[in-house]
Amino acid sequence: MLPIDDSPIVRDGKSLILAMDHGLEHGPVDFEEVPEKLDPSTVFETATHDAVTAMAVQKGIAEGYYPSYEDDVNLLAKLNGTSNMWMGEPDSAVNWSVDYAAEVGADAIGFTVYSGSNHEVEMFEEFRDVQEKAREYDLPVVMWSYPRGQGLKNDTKPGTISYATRIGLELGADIAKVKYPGDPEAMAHACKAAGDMNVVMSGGSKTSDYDFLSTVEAAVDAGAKGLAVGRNVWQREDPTRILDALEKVIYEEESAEAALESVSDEDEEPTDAAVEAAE
Ligand SMILES: O=P(O)(O)OC[C@H]1O[C@](O)(COP(=O)(O)O)[C@@H](O)[C@@H]1O
Repeated sequence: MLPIDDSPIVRDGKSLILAMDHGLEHGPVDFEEVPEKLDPSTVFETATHDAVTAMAVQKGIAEGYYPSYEDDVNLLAKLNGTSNMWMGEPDSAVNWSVDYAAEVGADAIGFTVYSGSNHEVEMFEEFRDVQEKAREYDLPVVMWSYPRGQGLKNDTKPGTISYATRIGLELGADIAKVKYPGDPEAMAHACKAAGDMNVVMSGGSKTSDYDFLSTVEAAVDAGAKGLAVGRNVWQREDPTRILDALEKVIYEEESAEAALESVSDEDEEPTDAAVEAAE
């Protein structure tokens, strides 16, 4: 692992990675309620928020849109990815190289590893090539560490998530992105299993402001060094507002409740989430 605290994708020891590779991984269905977000520029605009330390995208989006944002956004080049139409055992095509990502202006590399899949061996070997090439460019590597496959019935079990963070450390990732294992003790163990490597929590499907922020708060309290999130930010009507709150929870270690209060408009009717938080 590299000493990444000085990397542009880390702020005060933590990261907030805004992911927008869903058009490939899930398809346009993720944009049904926010059709304007089909235009990647709208999400790049969101990523100019100070809280966001990098934006994770696939090659075509990086080539087409990053040049307009390179002064304001750090690029995390997500090298592999597969569509939702793939019905086989979990696997992910390598869609661009580290060399090309560096040419496009990448500040970091992202790579999914499905440990436990029947394709684990090939994925580990692909990760080896990517990680060693990234070292030549001094680019930190973020592993989307997702144990998944026919032999794994529950991919968010505490032991599975601790194994996922440990695999990141063992294989030379600089940051491992994992699903929240359901409770703070399990997250704390997963962070411990990662040694000195940073662990960030994966966002997941959109939930209420309070549920989302309190899970982030619990993960950070447990030792997570931030968040890699997509839908819970850009599927919201006002992504800036949730980023303002995330900035407080992640970097200032405020509670979800305090962060929500500080971003609420005094003239506004209290939202369901604010009422929920106050209860
Ligand atoms: O494989 P899954 O669990 O469907 O989710 C994949 C998506 O989740 C992410 O890892 C994070 O995005 P979300 O916060 O929207 O879950 C994306 O990079 C990716 O497209």
